[in-house]
Amino acid sequence: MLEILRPDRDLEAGAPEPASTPMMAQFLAIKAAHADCLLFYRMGDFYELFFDDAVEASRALGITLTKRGKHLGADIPMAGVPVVSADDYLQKLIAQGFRVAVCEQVEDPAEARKRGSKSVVKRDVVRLVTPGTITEETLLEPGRPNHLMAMARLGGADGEWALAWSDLSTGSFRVAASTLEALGADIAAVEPSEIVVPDTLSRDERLAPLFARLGRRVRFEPAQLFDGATATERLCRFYEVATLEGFGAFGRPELAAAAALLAYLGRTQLKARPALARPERVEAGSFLRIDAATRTSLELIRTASGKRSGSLLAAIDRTVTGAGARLLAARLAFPLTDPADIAERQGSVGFFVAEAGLRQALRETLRGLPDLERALARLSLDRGGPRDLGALAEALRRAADLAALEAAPGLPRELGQALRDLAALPTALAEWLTATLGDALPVNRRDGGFIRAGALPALDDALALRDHSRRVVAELQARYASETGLRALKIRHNNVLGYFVEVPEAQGPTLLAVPKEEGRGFTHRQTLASAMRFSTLELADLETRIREAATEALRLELEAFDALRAAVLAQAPALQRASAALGVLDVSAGLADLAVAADWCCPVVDASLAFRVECGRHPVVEAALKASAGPRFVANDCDLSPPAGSGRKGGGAIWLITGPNMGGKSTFLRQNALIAVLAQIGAFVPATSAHIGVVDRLFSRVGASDDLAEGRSTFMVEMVETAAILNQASERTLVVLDEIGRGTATYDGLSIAFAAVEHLHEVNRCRAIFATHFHEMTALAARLKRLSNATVRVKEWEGEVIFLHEVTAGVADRSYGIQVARLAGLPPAVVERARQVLTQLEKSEQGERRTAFIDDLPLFAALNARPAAPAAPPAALAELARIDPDAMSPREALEALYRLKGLAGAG
Ligand SMILES: Nc1ncnc2c1ncn2[C@@H]1O[C@H](COP(=O)(O)OP(=O)(O)OP(=O)(O)O)[C@@H](O)[C@H]1O
Repeated sequence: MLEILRPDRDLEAGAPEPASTPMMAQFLAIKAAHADCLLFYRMGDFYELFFDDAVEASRALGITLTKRGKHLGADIPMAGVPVVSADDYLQKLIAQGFRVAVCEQVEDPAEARKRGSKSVVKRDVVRLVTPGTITEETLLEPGRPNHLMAMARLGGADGEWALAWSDLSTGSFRVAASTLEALGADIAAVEPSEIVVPDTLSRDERLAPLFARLGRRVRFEPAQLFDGATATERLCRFYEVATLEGFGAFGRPELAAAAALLAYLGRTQLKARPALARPERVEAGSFLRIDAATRTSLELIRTASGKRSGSLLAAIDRTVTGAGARLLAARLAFPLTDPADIAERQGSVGFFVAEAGLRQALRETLRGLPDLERALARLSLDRGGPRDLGALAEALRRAADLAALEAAPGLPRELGQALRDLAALPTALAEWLTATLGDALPVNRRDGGFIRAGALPALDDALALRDHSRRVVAELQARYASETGLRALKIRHNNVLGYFVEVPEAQGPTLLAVPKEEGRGFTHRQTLASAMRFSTLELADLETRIREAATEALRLELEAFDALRAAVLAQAPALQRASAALGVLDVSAGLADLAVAADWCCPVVDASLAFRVECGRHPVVEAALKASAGPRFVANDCDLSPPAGSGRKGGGAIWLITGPNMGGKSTFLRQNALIAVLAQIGAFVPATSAHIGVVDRLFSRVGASDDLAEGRSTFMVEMVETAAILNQASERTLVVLDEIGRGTATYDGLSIAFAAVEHLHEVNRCRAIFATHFHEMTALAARLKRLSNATVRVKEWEGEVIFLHEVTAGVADRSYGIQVARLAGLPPAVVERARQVLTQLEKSEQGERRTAFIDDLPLFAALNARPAAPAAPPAALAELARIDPDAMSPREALEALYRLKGLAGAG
């Protein structure tokens, strides 16, 4: 079946031994230059893969592996994907970590034919498709940025670090200095799809865990790409400027990272030059630092299992455009720390909360707005088609409608600026695009037919000529039929013969008999089983005219496309600003919509160390309970502000939470961390009121995790993470910790938890919530001034435990672990045995003996419904060992038995 579908390839490859053909020689040469990629080798309507590439691709894509000819005496494995559905296959390959080199025919096959029948069409790799450099709509998620990152280090092992990252699909470009310690958190914030690293760092032991976590996303490249000495010059060349002075102040490592990113883009995009915005510097300290473990624990962008649904982002995303969704994700990745910047964003959200009518009208206009930013990026890489121009035209039209909102009274600064950016869009470009483009647009410009009738007179003429000639062909059929008297005569067309006359075989002689004079007559071309085919001079003439007209029409359309594209690219900065403005409007209106619908409040965010939340809720759990018509979410207060009167020197408060399993401790911990994040992205928060002194770093360790891939046990991971917190948390940091020390022996765990809380209180002096099952720790409240005990309430009713999910001051009396275990379906015998053990433990008077007893419990004792018989006392055993039964008389044996009985009784 596949063979039939591939006429072009068959025509070209015809020879039985591809290895001996110029085509195979061409393939091998191109493949040798791209050994680390799968080579998509264009042959007609297919991309073909050969040799090992074919084997790998057939396995990865589930496509048929065939054979084609021989190379060095062995069969050549081959697999292919149709060009029309190549994007789907590319997506699957990229997702599996492959890189693909796309090799196209770069000349018309007719040109090649002119060089001789055996000559091969020129081909070249036009681009490398890698995870960080894709721009196709079909390969990208609309609401998710797709970042390519470069990491640079200057000055040897203890040198300075920097990161540069870009979303090629939108043209954004940022750089930041980093440190060895912060690399993990900084990379986690950006979530790059691909990170380019100098190969000299591949053996750096300190980076091994990071590289292991990033896995296939890491791409080692030769060190010269990251050369600091030539970085400025390379950046200047890319941006066509004489100096970088106007770009802001960058450190040398930042320049090296930025230049490396451009160099890598040059390698993968080859001739195309992406429309990258100028690099923007991310200032150290201007963002809330959140390390990778905290991001995972809080499920900010995706859940622990990797899904978007169930994450904080999914819960707060009410944007209606791709640019809006991406901006929201970007803001969530980098919450701010400057209260003034935060207040600015709050102002925008607040405006739309108050202006319900305006908000709804704006969201209606934005809904379904084409993705201006991504269309622009594709056009700049010369990967765009007529639909991208159409998308721009529509986006420009709608943006002009929105710009009218500029007149709304009381606009906050951020929104005012966004609307001014929309108003500044070039209307002439919009008009030109609208007037030139047709209504139904093809994806590929080579398909033609995208220019509106009447827009281009020369094109109209060429099309009229083509259509007229087609009509003449139809008329010709009627004339030939009547002149020859053959009513079955038909004029048909195929790619080999062009236009031809076809009659049933029996009627062929009639046509052959027509005299060939004055350009008339029928020339025999082909005899099939049931038909004969002929050409005529008139048909050949018409064929030429139609082909020339069609070629001319396409040439004119492509010329018009290039002119429109050039006009669009000339306006790239204004279009990028407009797209960013649309994102700001969408995000602000979306967050306002959420705040109104979910009853959220605008938090006070300032430079204090306060952390006071009234009636706070967990945005994701609350939404989930609502969606499943479950019980109402119970709101809870939290106050970690320094005690009144202690001033800024006092340090933040610590809440130590004890309480039953399933009582809602983890939910409470997380919800407060999430409220801090939401407050600092400038959103409203799920509470009735909140006062947050900006947080500089956020640490959340909630829920166990292990890192077996890096060879670290659960406890080891927990200790590494605890160490990071105790070493890094400042007075401004917020820490939420769940059950530190649970992964080891009771005493060790308890001691570590004690010491960690003391350190947080005395040294870090940060705001913290610490949940624990070690009730012994509640005694700390007597010694540590800013530490208070809180607990989650439960009610017992007819032996059942009811979780109230209320957080109140005080100490839990019990953990209700056994009740929870029963609810979870532990076998009744095990639950019963556990109760007995617990009763025994609770009877024990001394705390020391209590825990010692826990440690001494035999592992499987709980599995026996009945207690085992007590062991025989040692004296009886010793006596038994002395007895030699073979040397005893029956009487001695009986006496021994009485003796043993006596010893056992005495024991
Ligand atoms: N404030 C609340 N209002 C309503 N339901 C809640 C609330 N907090 C928690 N829940 C529900 O209780 C469940 C258990 O909560 P959570 O996991 O926070 O308990 P936990 O005390 O941390 O338990 P464990 O000690 O076993 O980890 C949640 O999945 C949620 O459905």
